[in-house]
Amino acid sequence: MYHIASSTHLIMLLQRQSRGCVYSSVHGFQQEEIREKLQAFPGGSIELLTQESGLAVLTINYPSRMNAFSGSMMVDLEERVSQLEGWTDGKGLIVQGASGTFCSGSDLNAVRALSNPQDGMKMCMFMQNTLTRLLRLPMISVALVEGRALGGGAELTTACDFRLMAPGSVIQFVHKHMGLVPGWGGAARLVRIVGSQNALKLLGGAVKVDPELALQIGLAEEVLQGEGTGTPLQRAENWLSVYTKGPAPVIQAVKKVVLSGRELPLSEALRTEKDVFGTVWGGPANMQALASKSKHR
Ligand SMILES: CCC(=O)SCCNC(=O)CCNC(=O)[C@H](O)C(C)(C)COP(=O)(O)OP(=O)(O)OC[C@H]1O[C@@H](n2cnc3c(N)ncnc32)[C@H](O)[C@@H]1OP(=O)(O)O
Repeated sequence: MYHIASSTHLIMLLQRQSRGCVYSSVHGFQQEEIREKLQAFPGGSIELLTQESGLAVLTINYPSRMNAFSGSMMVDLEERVSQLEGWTDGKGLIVQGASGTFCSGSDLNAVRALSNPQDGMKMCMFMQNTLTRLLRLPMISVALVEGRALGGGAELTTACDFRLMAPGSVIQFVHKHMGLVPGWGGAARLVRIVGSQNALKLLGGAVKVDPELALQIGLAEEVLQGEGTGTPLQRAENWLSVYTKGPAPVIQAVKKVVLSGRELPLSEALRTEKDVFGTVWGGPANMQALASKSKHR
């Protein structure tokens, strides 16, 4: 009996680790327990639209609360990330908010009800696992920021490879004003994106980051200018299409080598790069390019 329980436990642990989770039962994290707690705070939804082109759009949808994250939306997000992990044709992902604003963080009604430290830690581990898996998806991801990305919403933007901002939009880590620090992994990721000096300023000052400042410190890649050239979503799709053009296995390999370079010590990243290289070397796209004697003038 002990054997069965421990081997099942080990398999679950390995599955969770291979999905890129940070926390498992060895850290006192029981996924089912926290899922049940979160489901008790319903409202809103997370919508996923996958397209034949290999592009997906994930929409945070709770407009009456400025797209704040209810408990059930946190569970929804985890499920959508699982779907994306299994999407073999995926190349690109855009994360956006419904109705012209990104996300106002966690739903303060749920936060008030889950305000004891134990529940707060469980929610934090759940969201860190989900957002870590989001960032590690084998596709290139972009947060399309319109309106406001506040608190947990600002943290969510850092779980994408790139951020594109609409004119007039704001990213603000308001945690200090709430007597908090980021807990969804947003601080650790922010330091890697803008460096520790800038991260300290943004968190310490709860600075309102407009597109100009975001470009200056490297938080945003581009401001989506150009009225009359389509919706912000269409403009984000155009921007992303430059990087997702080509066969899915090649784009996914690109993401994997960059991800391992970003996250792993050099010797491990080099070994991963060798393994990923092996998946594309002699593959259909490689053979086709060799046969067509392509030149890169
Ligand atoms: C992980 C840590 C965290 O994320 S802590 C949460 C951090 N976020 C916040 O504190 C956001 C608080 N909200 C605000 O500052 C404002 O509502 C913002 C987003 C600036 C919008 O202002 P304004 O355009 O004037 O609209 P409003 O205040 O009337 O809001 C419309 C309705 O949405 C609601 N709302 C907004 N944010 C949240 C939230 N995070 N949780 C729960 N509800 C939220 C407002 O309460 C308001 O609802 P109602 O119309 O009064 O019923």
